[in-house]
Amino acid sequence: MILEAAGLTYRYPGGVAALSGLDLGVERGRRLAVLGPNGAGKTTLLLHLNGTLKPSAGTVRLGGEIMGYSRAALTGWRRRVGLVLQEPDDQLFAATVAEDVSFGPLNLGLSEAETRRRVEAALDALGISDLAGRATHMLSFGQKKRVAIAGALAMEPEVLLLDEPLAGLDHQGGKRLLAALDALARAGTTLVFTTHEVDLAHGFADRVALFRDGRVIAQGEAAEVLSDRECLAACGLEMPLLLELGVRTRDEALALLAVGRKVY
Ligand SMILES: Nc1ncnc2c1ncn2[C@@H]1O[C@H](COP(=O)(O)OP(=O)(O)OP(=O)(O)O)[C@@H](O)[C@H]1O
Repeated sequence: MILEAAGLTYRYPGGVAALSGLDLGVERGRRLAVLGPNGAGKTTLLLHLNGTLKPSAGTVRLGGEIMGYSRAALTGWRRRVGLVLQEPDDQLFAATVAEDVSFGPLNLGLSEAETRRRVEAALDALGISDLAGRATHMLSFGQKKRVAIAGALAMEPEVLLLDEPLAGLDHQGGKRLLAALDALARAGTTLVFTTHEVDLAHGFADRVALFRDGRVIAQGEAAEVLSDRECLAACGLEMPLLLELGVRTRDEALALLAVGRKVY
């Protein structure tokens, strides 16, 4: 496992118990969808997976090692695990796109030449090289979203965490972003993303962790978890359309066979 949470428990100050003894793991190079209804604790989990929040109980392991929360440990952790928030405005703060994407590498103490190389590669991966000189606050939502991802990518993380990556994007924008994420995954980056859309989990993830009330109630291969109608219903979710059609076709074929057996 590249990233693993065990017994993760967290209560917001003065608030609800957002995570309650949560166990979850992702293997290197895989795409894990953290799937669940609003308020299930998905964002809170991501904030623990890169050390932004410290659990009141439980541990996070990265590459098998239990992570600490000293300044040095957090710097190393965030270098290896990038986080892209749902709202790009929460993440972008420099005047121009190139400056924003440069921030992480420069902060790591990398040379200007290496920073430039990384910024160019990250912008290219997201298909936004033409935006390099643009003012960040003048961009559209979809452009900002891709700049925020490029910023995380410029750190060359082993794991990229994305909170609701398609939220707010139109159909074309979503397709373009998924193509870029697909290329990243093929190049070896481990992806963990939150969503409440079963069809996205089915179409893009190879593993799914099903979330409810701060707990993982099922995790495994995407097709397996997403055909478990009862577990999905417990989270207020339905089977993905394509799986539903497959199950119906199978059930109808079985019904026809049963009728056939009676006839003969
Ligand atoms: N800053 C906060 N202070 C207090 N409570 C919070 C805070 N952030 C989240 N919560 C609560 O923690 C629980 C889990 O929230 P979280 O945002 O992790 O859920 P989520 O699954 O990401 O939801 P969504 O799909 O709506 O984004 C919710 O009950 C929420 O109200």
